[in-house]
Amino acid sequence: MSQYVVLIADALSPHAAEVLTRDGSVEVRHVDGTDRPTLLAALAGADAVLVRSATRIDAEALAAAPRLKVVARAGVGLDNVDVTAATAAGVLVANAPASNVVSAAEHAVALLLALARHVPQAHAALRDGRWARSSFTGVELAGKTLGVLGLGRIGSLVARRLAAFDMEVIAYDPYADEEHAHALGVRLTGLDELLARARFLTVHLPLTEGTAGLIGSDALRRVRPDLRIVNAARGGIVDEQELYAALKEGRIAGAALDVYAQEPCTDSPLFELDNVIATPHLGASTPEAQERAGTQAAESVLLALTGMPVPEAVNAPLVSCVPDAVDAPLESPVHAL
Ligand SMILES: NC(=O)C1=CN([C@@H]2O[C@H](COP(=O)(O)OP(=O)(O)OC[C@H]3O[C@@H](n4cnc5c(N)ncnc54)[C@H](O)[C@@H]3O)[C@@H](O)[C@H]2O)C=CC1
Ligand SMILES: O=C(O)CCC(=O)C(=O)O
Repeated sequence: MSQYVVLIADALSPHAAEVLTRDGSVEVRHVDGTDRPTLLAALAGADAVLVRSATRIDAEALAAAPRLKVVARAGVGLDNVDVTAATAAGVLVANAPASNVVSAAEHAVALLLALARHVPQAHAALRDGRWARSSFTGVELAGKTLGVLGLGRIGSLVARRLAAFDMEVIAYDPYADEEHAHALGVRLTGLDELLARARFLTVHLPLTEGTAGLIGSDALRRVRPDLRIVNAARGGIVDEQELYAALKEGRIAGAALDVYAQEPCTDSPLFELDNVIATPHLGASTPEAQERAGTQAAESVLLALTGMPVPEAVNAPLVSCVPDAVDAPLESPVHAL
């Protein structure tokens, strides 16, 4: 008989369950974590729970889980887990901090290019039978200033990729290391300069009390009218109502969004604007990222439950695609106890 019950509450790569059941000590139960009554009932008998971004592990969920020892997030952002409440309850929280960063960075770059050249709008017009070349004149990236908000793992990967498009890259991140920025060809600036100068702004911050609404009414009045904004970090960092107003009034030129204050989000006034392009939180949606995220989250659960060491091989493929400079200054996967 298995010693531990582990819930998989969001759709994860099958590798997660494979890793968990490797030594026979774990019984895996799949539940729909967005169905609250089902989640709360399942948590009653769970030793661990693995989530992606849809399932909320808040104080109520933790109170329903007397046996819970670990919450593992198969990805980066921990805004759907109440880390403070978990810590108070003696529950360990782990994430997989480098698992999906390459995919997320590539998606941000894809959005930025699509925004610059109106790719989704032109595609839609052509499918409607309109050869509307003059409607879709774009802008070049070369020579333009890119402002990166948050020069952590993803911001650094995006900066490096867009520097290769001959953009001038500046970044605002009060915690970033000068040498790290310099090695990427990025100049660190204050927020005021970044807002005043950027032609493109890409957001790579965690959602915290300090970053919620950072790009709001005040910031959006200090930018150039030809600014294009990409947010593939978290909804709520860019205030959606203020963004709508800025776009509608022509105070900025366009926006590309992957994330929303409320998700799922299928009905936003922003989706009615011609200069907005949008994807449904797809930054980490590649098999490569999901395999790494599921595997690393499962390894953290096993480590926490059984003390079984994490094999080197699990981390090896990722380290080879994330530059050392990006990997170095960041926290360990096990976030809190
Ligand atoms: N769209 C998607 O599918 C994905 C979205 N994400 C989001 O991207 C965010 C960033 O991810 P990583 O780069 O891996 O995180 P990270 O922790 O490596 O980098 C975040 C950076 O933001 C900086 N920062 C924090 N507060 C700041 C502030 N007030 N002003 C300026 N800089 C500040 C930190 O110093 C750090 O360098 C995650 O928190 C997550 O919410 C992550 C993965 C996939
Ligand atoms: O699991 C996902 O698709 C969400 C990825 C994400 O936003 C994150 O890792 O922070």
